[in-house]
Amino acid sequence: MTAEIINGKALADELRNEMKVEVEELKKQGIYPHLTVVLVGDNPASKSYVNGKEKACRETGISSDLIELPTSITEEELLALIERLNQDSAVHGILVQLPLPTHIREQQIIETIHPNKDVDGFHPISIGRMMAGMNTFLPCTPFGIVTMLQSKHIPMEGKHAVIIGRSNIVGKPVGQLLLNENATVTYCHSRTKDLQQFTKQADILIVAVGKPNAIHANDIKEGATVIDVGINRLEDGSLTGDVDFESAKEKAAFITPVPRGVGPMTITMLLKNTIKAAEGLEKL
Ligand SMILES: Nc1nc2c(c(=O)[nH]1)N[C@@H](CN(C=O)c1ccc(C(=O)N[C@@H](CCC(=O)O)C(=O)O)cc1)CN2
Repeated sequence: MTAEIINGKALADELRNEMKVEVEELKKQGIYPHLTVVLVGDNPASKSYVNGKEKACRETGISSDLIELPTSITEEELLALIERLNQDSAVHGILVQLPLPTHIREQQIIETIHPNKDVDGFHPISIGRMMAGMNTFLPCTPFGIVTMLQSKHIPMEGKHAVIIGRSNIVGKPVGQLLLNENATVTYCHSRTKDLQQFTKQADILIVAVGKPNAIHANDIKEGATVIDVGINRLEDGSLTGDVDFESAKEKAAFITPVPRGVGPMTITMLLKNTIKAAEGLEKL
C-alpha cells in the first residue's frame, strides 16, 4: 500500500481563500479583524513563524501588528503590555509567540491574556471549554490536525488514536479533540514502556516528539493514518519530521509530510480563531 499524502499546504490555501471572503463580509459590517503578535527575543525560528503569521493575515485581509521586545524585558513589563492589549477594543486577538525566555513564566503570560482574545487557545478557560466540548478557541495545531482528518473524511469515531507526546500545545489537546470526536485515545510519552506495542495498534497515529525518524514503518499498523507534527531542522538546513516518511508511506493509508503538512495548518487555524474573536463573544 502506498499512502495518500495529506497536503496541509493545499488545504491551508483552500481554507484561507474561504476566510478571505468571510473577512470581506465582516468588513462590510464594520468589523475589521485585528491580531496583535508579541515576539520576545531573537529566536530565528520564532521570527520566521511570526513572519509567516503576519503574511497569512495580510493575504486574508486581517490586519496585524507585531510588537518585538528585547530578551531583557521583565515579566512585569510583558504582563503590563498584555493588560493594555486586553483593554484595546481594536485588538481582537493576542498571540504571544512561544517559547519565552526562561526568566518569564509562560503560564503567567498565557493566563493574563483575556479568554475572549485567546486566539492560541492556551488559556485554562479555553482548555476547560474544549474539554467540556464547548464552543471555544481551539489550540491551532490540534485544530489543524482534526481539520486535516475531516478534509479526507477519515473516521475518528470508535478508532484507536495513539498520541506520542504530551505537550500542552499539541499532545494533550489533540488527544482531547480526538476524544471529543469519539475516538479511543492512548497517550504515550518518554516514560512509556514498549512504545511499539501501542503505536502498532493505532488507527490514527499522531507523532509529536521532536526527534527525526522516531517512527518507522515497522512501528505502524498497515492502513493507519500517520500525522507527523515534528519540525526538525537538519544540519544542511532542510526540515524533517518525526516519522521516517519514505518507509512509513509504504504502510500507511494516509500520511502528512514535513514540510507542507501540519505546519501551514497551524497558521491557518490561527486566522480562523482571529476571525472568530472579531465576530465576538456572543458567538462563543
Ligand atoms: N504562541 C504560539 N507559539 C508557538 C506555536 C503556537 O501555535 N502558538 N506553535 C509552534 C510554532 N508555530 C507557530 O507558532 C509554527 C510552526 C511551524 C509552522 C510551519 O508552517 N512550518 C512549515 C515549515 C516552515 C519552515 O520552513 O521553517 C511546514 O511545516 O511546512 C508554522 C507555525 C511553537 N510556538
